Amino acid sequence: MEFLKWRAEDGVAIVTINRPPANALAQQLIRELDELMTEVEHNNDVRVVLLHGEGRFFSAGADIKEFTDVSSEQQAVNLAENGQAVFDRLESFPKPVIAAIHGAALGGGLELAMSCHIRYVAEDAKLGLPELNLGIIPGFGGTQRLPRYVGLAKAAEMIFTGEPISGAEAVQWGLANKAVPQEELLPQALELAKKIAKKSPVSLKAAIHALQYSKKSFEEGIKAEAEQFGIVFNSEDAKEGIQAFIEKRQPTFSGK
Ligand SMILES: C/C=C/C(=O)SCCNC(=O)CCNC(=O)[C@H](O)C(C)(C)COP(=O)(O)OP(=O)(O)OC[C@H]1O[C@@H](n2cnc3c(N)ncnc32)[C@H](O)[C@@H]1OP(=O)(O)O
Repeated sequence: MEFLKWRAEDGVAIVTINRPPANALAQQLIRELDELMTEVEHNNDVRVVLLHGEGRFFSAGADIKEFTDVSSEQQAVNLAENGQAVFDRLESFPKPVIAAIHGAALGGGLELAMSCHIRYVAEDAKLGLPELNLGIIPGFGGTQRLPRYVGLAKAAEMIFTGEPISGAEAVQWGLANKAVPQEELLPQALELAKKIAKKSPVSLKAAIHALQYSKKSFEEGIKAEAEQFGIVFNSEDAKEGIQAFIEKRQPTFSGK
């Protein structure tokens, strides 16, 4: 992999986007993200993924320079659908994915961050969908995910104007979980990731599966929740968790 690297620390895969100068999401980088997910999904040492950007930004979005190679409507549809498929996979990835956002998450960069389960941001980061400044629209799920976080009116304003909001504002609007000074971003996001990594991978996977139904009907969602509850209840980790509570000790979850 050229633009993504990762290392494991206490059950956390720390994934770094490294494509200077702006971590623009070249199509190759999006393919690498798909490959990385396959690698990390099958690695039992990894329980949580933490995604962050090297350099000045998390990511400034799709690579605008690559757009000059897109010469037909169908090619543009394909470009959008490829990105959407990889980001959909990330959103339903069976291990929690946390984005740590500094500098800027713009366009596809924000669409990537919105596909993660949790977002920690630097207070002064810029988060926005500036595609209309380029005469295009968001294409990696932004028109659908942004309103789910901030509501339709704020999403319309952000998309129509192309103007970003700060990390602090993103928390107020429900787009990000927590805003911190930039120097505290990675340590705090890593602390959160390590805390989550202590939970049972079986129950994390089931919780992620059930949460996906928030996009569907309540009836479908609670049915899925009950099914997942059954699967998890039958796991060794559930026995360990319940026994540990009774014995007044910390559980150790094996992932079985
Ligand atoms: C389906 C998805 C669609 C999309 O995602 S469309 C893309 C949406 N994103 C954007 O429109 C953001 C565009 N970039 C910017 O607005 C600015 O940049 C920043 C706010 C990120 C940073 O501004 P500043 O600090 O003034 O730096 P700088 O000189 O503009 O950029 C540094 C270098 O980064 C390159 N760059 C920035 N964003 C992109 C990009 N999205 N695609 C390709 N290159 C990008 C520039 O060109 C430049 O490069 P050089 O130093 O060689 O001139």
